[in-house]
Amino acid sequence: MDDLLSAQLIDRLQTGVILLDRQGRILSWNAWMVKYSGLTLNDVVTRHLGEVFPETAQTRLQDGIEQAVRFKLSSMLAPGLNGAILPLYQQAMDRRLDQRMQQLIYVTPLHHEQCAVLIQVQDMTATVRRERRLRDQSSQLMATTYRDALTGVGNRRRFDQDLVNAFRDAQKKQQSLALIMIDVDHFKAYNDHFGHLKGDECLIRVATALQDTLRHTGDRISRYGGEEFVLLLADAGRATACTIAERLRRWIEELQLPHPTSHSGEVVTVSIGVTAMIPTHEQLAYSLLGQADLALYRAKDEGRNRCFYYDAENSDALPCCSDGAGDD
Ligand SMILES: Nc1nc2c(ncn2[C@@H]2O[C@H](COP(=O)(O)OP(=O)(O)OP(=O)(O)O)[C@@H](O)[C@H]2O)c(=O)[nH]1
Repeated sequence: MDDLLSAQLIDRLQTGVILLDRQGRILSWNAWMVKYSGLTLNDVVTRHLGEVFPETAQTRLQDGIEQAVRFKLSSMLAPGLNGAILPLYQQAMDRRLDQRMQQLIYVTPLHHEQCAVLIQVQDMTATVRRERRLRDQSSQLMATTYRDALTGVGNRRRFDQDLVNAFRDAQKKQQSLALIMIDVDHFKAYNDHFGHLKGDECLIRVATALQDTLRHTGDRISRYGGEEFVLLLADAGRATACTIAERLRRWIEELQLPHPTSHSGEVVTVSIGVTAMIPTHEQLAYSLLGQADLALYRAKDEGRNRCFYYDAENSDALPCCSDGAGDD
């Protein structure tokens, strides 16, 4: 192949080609480089790459060139890890905004008298953009997968996963894990009186209020189903859980959402079941649910709009605000 043909081929490549001598001076670069750098071969020939592009100083590109010259080693610089090292721009507007082309750079040693290093630059902008879009879509999808569509709090799937993780953590650290189960009182009557749409609005108000009451960033209300919500509290004993449950109960009552057909007052209220345990390695996460459910059942049975905790000693439930609930 003659030199003219080689030069033509290199100029038609959809990749940037830069040839350097042992001192890092530019011997040649192709039409692609001219197009995206805005510099002709005459502008750069015999100049050091670092002089033409001062931004390459102390970058992995400079290291790569040194390694190629001294040790005959090749390197590859991926766009994700190294950013856009060279000031190459797809459009004039990008240059004004300094929005550089995303680059994949190969640095290869050459066994030639004058040419010591070959640098190839590939435009990865479209690929990087696509990856970013896919990543964004995937995190949005993840968020939707774990969010209750009506109320915006965590859904049952979120809770099931949180429960397994929190339980395993509590087993490992031998720390107490508390579960609070919250149920809107006489919600069927609310729906029957106001209609399903107002019922939905009520659930949104309750869920938002419950979430807003929580003071620790990691605490998360999830909708367990229908008009039932759950809350896990890591490293919390019975007293802490009961205090929080009481706060949640009062907060919902204080919303003063009218509920004319409730049998336990004139506003929307909730009944709450609480349990806490330091789980042994044999216990299963779902034992917490059973206990909280039993406590909730007692809270309902005792007149609603109250909090009960599960008392493991007697396998029974007691009111949260009674004396016994004070010891964590
Ligand atoms: N509006 C609305 N209602 C729901 C939704 N999910 C469940 N419900 C209603 O919640 C009501 C729950 O009724 P029940 O399980 O009898 O409970 P309750 O009437 O609150 O009675 P107690 O819990 O014993 O106080 C049913 O009427 C369901 O239709 C929802 O997403 N939107």
